[in-house]
Amino acid sequence: MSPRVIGRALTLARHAAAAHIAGYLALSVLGGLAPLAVAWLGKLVIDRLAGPVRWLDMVGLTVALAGAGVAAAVVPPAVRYVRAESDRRVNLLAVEHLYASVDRFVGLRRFEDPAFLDRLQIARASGVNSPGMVVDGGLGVLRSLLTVVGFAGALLVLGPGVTAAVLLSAAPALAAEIALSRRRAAVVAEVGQAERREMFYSTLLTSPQAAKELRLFGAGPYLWRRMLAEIRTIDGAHRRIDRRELVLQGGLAVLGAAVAGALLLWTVRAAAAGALTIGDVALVVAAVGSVQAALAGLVTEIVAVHQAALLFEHYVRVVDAGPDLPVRRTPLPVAPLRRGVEFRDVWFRYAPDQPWVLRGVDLVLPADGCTAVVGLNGAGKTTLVKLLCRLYDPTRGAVLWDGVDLRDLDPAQLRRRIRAVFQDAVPYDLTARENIAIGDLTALEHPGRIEAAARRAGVHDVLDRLPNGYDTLLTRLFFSEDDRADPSTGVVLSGGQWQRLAIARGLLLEQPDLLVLDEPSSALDAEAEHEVHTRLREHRQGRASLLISHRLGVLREADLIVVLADGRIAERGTHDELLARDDAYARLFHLQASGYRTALPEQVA
Ligand SMILES: Nc1ncnc2c1ncn2[C@@H]1O[C@H](COP(=O)(O)OP(=O)(O)OP(=O)(O)O)[C@@H](O)[C@H]1O
Repeated sequence: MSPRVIGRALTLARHAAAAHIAGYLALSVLGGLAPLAVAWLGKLVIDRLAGPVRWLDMVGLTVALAGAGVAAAVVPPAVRYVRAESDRRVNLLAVEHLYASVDRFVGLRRFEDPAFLDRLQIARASGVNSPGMVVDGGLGVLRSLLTVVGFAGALLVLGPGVTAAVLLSAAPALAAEIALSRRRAAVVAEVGQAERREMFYSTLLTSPQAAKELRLFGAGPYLWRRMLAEIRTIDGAHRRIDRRELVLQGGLAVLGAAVAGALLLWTVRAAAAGALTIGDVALVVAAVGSVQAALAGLVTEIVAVHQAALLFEHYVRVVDAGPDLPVRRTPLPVAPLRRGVEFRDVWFRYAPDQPWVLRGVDLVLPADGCTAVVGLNGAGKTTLVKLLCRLYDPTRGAVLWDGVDLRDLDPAQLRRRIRAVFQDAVPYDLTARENIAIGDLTALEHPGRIEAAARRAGVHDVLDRLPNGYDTLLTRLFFSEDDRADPSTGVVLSGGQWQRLAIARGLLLEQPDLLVLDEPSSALDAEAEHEVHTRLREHRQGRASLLISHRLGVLREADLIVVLADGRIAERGTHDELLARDDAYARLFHLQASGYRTALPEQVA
């Protein structure tokens, strides 16, 4: 249990809910001392009853006893409230820090690293609750300590032997808790992976995206059986610890009760012999129960703090991860593109143990021209785009923006000058307006800009006809507050409509310096594709654009076409030049063209 991690958790908690935690602390002190006050006042009342009763004294004592009783009754619900409120505040701040940190990652590498994703998932699921758990556990320890120390102190009045005997009576419970809590912590760590896999299966089995394929291919049972296997593994681990707990706690409870019983007998005998008062007997009885419970609670709380610290360590490591790509302390501002973007002898692989994806690519995307990249699946086209947007850095070589290495530039400014439509653009479960505005959120204030982008992508009419127009939620997963009156207004778009929406998102910025279109029209019908490409051509005029498509027909008007093969540029030239070379491009083009030529008469027939 690292004190540094616990310190971080407490600092975060203090920033989020200082006043609530102070109140929580005060109530914990009160809660820790209340049982002692009740027991002590009870002893005094009983002792007074045994002798000549002095009424004024008795009234004072009973009022104090009633007050302590009220405090003891009021403290637990008050603690629950303050604890819940401080937990909520701390959790909110922890979530804010986590997501702000994740958002600061410049590149993609961490999102594709299973070890980091695992840590991120733990941080997100449990780490954000840890500071609250550390506070709860810490104050729980304080409460228990006050109870134990308070009773030990009070019992000293009766002699050190009684104090030692009461503490000893709690020893079996204490030993049991220590043994069990170690085992419990080990079980939490042991089943963590299985729990995450189970979560994955359960999400997949109920996701609308997977529902179609799972039904059609009948793959559901295969997956839910694997999910059940994970649950069985988790249950098995918990069952083992539960059984151990049953045996250990059962046995030790008997032992603890026997020790307590022996102590009680001794106290009663001492009282009968006149060595102790009846009040002393009552105090010992109360002390045995309270000290046993407090010592067991003490161990539980220490273990809870330990576990919370372990989970919070994952959170801290995500939040402290720093930039995933090196960013200069004072990055250079990104000027408008004048000459072009250059790939200079770019080599790239996703990891040192993986094969090279790009092997010495030299390519210039001129500031006022359209460059098209062609290549078979896996040739490295999208990887080129990722390097261009600085989602990764080249392993060797450099990408230069008007001669300046992208690594020297401000990544946020760079991205404001680039717009891209990806083949795997994300369909957000948001309104149509928000889905487009993701491309430039300032457009939310300017509905005209969103509509203009939708018109350019040829999707305005579709969106305009939706039940709530641009404000229609594009999901059936849930409904928005505005749709409460009619939760059925959410709609599901077709694949091509989504793609047009993604194109609108990419075209929202009217003057990007560089427009990247990575398979932007693969889901469109032929007519729509032609229409979209005509509009895109207009939009690209006079600025740099990079076009990637497997449909070579849409690339033929590019100023330069390059063929990527085995991570190298195998051919480059205009459409006519490449056809004249009669090599890979010409072969691919004729293959596609012949497909259309032979397919058409058959279709007509
Ligand atoms: N995140 C990644 N981690 C490891 N390897 C990757 C990753 N992304 C892509 N690759 C690999 O890099 C190679 C190039 O992939 P890339 O997506 O750039 O190809 P592409 O030319 O765009 O293919 P397609 O035409 O199928 O879209 C492929 O072999 C792929 O398996």
